[in-house]
Amino acid sequence: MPAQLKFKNVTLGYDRHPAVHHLNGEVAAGALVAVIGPNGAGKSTLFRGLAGILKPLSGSIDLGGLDIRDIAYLPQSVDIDRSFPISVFDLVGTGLWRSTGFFGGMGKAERDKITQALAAVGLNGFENRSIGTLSGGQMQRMLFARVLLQDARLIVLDEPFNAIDTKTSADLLALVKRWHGEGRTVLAALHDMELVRDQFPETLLLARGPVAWGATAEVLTAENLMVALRMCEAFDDSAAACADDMPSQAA
Ligand SMILES: Nc1ncnc2c1ncn2[C@@H]1O[C@H](COP(=O)(O)OP(=O)(O)OP(=O)(O)O)[C@@H](O)[C@H]1O
Repeated sequence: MPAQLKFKNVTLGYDRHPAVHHLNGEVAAGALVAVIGPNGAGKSTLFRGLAGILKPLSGSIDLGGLDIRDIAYLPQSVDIDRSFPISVFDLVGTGLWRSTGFFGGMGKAERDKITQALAAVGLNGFENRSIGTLSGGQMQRMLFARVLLQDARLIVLDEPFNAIDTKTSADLLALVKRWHGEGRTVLAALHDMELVRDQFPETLLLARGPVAWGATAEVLTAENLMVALRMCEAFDDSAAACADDMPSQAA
């Protein structure tokens, strides 16, 4: 399989403080990859880089010719502003912006697609509910419905099964497997090692930098996990980017 993504010595961070250092590697088109690591390892930061929300401090991410609209990004649920006054129907409908444009009209065909996506995640009847009234699991189902509509080649899921019940996890995992079966490239940040072992063929273990990347069984060793934990504990959050990474200050 050709590469869908190439990380070229990429460093990502905030206010010039790196959070993910010097990542090199490729993700094949159609791969299903778990991104794991301790809290603060840089998983969300990496995904924000993939989604184009965060520009690399240095290095680059080659999206294999994908347009940013070919990427569906599901943020961590804590990053969603639940007080935003929008209905479930309208929020899921934003998944169609790729085809309709921001100000595109919403005809019957589009409305039907939204209804079908809501049905696919078990949210019939929730159309007019304000997103602020949803439970954690319903919220996650809604966000998956939006990803469904985006019809993206690359799907990036940040802790998609966090704090949701077993039934919801199973339903949403079935969607992830469907996307994988359709040949889409899927990356998911996960904390559940059993789930990763059982369902994800490939894993990137991150601890501010890559610790191991490859077949899940080879990455998920006690030794690698210990190294990742130590690397995260030892990391200095106030460190500046490496001198080599900084843009030249010379005029
Ligand atoms: N908006 C931000 N501004 C400044 N620093 C940030 C910001 N977001 C994350 N960080 C820092 O970047 C580092 C990596 O955080 P990140 O959220 O990417 O880790 P993570 O692996 O997703 O963690 P978790 O598993 O806890 O969600 C952390 O030290 C974090 O405090």
